[in-house]
Amino acid sequence: MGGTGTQDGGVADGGGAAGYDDEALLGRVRAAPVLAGELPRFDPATAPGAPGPLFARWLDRALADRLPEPQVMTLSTASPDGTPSARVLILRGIDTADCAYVFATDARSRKGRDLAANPRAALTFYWPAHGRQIRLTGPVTVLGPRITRQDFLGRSPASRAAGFTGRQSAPLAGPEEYERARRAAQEVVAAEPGSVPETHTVYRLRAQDAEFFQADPDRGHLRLRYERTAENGWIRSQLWP
Ligand SMILES: Cc1cc2nc3c(=O)[nH]c(=O)nc-3n(C[C@H](O)[C@H](O)[C@H](O)COP(=O)(O)O)c2cc1C
Repeated sequence: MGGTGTQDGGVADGGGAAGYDDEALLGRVRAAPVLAGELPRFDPATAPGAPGPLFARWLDRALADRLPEPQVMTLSTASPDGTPSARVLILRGIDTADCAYVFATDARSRKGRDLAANPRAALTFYWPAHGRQIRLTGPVTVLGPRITRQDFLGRSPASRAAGFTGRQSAPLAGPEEYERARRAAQEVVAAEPGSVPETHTVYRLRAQDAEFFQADPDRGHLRLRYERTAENGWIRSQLWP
């Protein structure tokens, strides 16, 4: 049986015996606390008429309470045949007035290819210490070259070098191939600090639908949904948890 302990002693994860005691693991999963501790209050009756300001208020609170990595969100996309895929990304821009959210990636990546073929996506934020989940879905557009440059050149040299390293989501032959590409990328960034990879792409998701979930330790969870109307207003409704 591999992995009965909880400490890896500094050894990298990923190796080890093929067998794992699933029952023991599940026992520990079930014993792990969820929605523990004091959660903030949320009253849907006093929520704003549009979701952008509510998103800003919740994010503001997450930052004020120093929650870990509140800017990390899950982006879900779907390929033309409907195959879904999801991954976490960093929130790179906010448009509260229009309820739109910005992220950046390599257009050649799996998500980039999904979005080129099917420019609709979902963003999910989860802030466990607040028991809050926000789901946003809507069409995705590509922002222009000025914003793309600004987004890329505002990054650290290491992050810019990563943007020039290899081809995101393509198969990697091994560590030597990676090291070669990394050195070449570092040289590009040092020699041409103003250069931006051609495939660096900034996307904007404009929410059509936004849902705010406030967990309650006694399981009286609250769900407030906003749907954008054709006139650019919002219809609010509560959903059964
Ligand atoms: C905390 C965190 C933040 C990340 N932020 C980004 C990001 O902003 N842009 C990005 O392209 N990948 C980011 N990644 C990597 C993605 O999760 C993903 O592995 C990568 O974009 C390839 O996804 P794809 O093959 O589905 O296109 C991040 C990963 C982590 C763990």
